[in-house]
Amino acid sequence: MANTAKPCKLALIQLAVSADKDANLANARTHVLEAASKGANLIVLPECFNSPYGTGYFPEYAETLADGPSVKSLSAMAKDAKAYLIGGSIPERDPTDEKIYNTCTVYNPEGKLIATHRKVHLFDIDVPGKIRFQESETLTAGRQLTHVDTDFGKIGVGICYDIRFPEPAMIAARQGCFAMIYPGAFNLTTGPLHWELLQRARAVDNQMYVAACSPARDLKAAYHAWGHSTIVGPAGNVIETMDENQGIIYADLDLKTMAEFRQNIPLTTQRRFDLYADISKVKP
Ligand SMILES: O=C(O)CCC(=O)C(=O)O
Repeated sequence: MANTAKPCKLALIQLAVSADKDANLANARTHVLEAASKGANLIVLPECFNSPYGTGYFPEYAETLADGPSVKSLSAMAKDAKAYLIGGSIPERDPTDEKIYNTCTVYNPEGKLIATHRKVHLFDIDVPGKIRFQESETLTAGRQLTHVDTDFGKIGVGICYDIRFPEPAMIAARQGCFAMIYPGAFNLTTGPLHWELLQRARAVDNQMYVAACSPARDLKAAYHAWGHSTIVGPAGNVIETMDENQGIIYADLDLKTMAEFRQNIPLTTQRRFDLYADISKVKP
């Protein structure tokens, strides 16, 4: 596990998102600079922060990473904030095959794009009478897990539904990540049931920081986000959380305490992979 002297102040920006992409980018910029002015050096935006969330919107709002307005704007925000920026997610169009992805872009404090994560588990669910959502109607799933090197140490990135799958977080922790960051947008059905529980589960299983950053709730929008952006510590403890409105939460991530905690309860070295090495071969 990376241990570093450089203090990491995390900010999650729970942004109000509208149908106006330029306005969303401007709103993101205002909040990123505000977080930086409060000392944050690792700043996170929500899933789908530049577009309304819905399969019908993705093709219309999708842009390429090479010359789309969102990447340009996010890069400038990171540079002006002098902070790492985990730029939520945007609908991305890949010009090579015209496929659309739900993609998180990550920038260093010089504004350089240093990583991209395409959501690997698409949100396809049907809870009769409550919520049906099929991202696969217009999106394609990413094909790799994402770990980002920063001055603070390595960070794993996932997007929303990715948090339901324990394996990427465990792989990230075993490969030295001290945190999993999930831009996400749960809803009014699964939010109260699972949003916090999943974050605490990923954190306590892997003794790492976990943070999930949601858009603010807008009851006039087609999709009603749960909100409640949350930061969880390596003991599975909720450090900061919030309601459904636009706002920012902060936490100092302390890698020394995390390392001590991992030493006190040494799960990583106690795992019995001789008993459960390849679970993909176990038939459900
Ligand atoms: O897993 C859930 O309940 C919600 C997931 C979601 O909203 C998403 O992946 O965007």
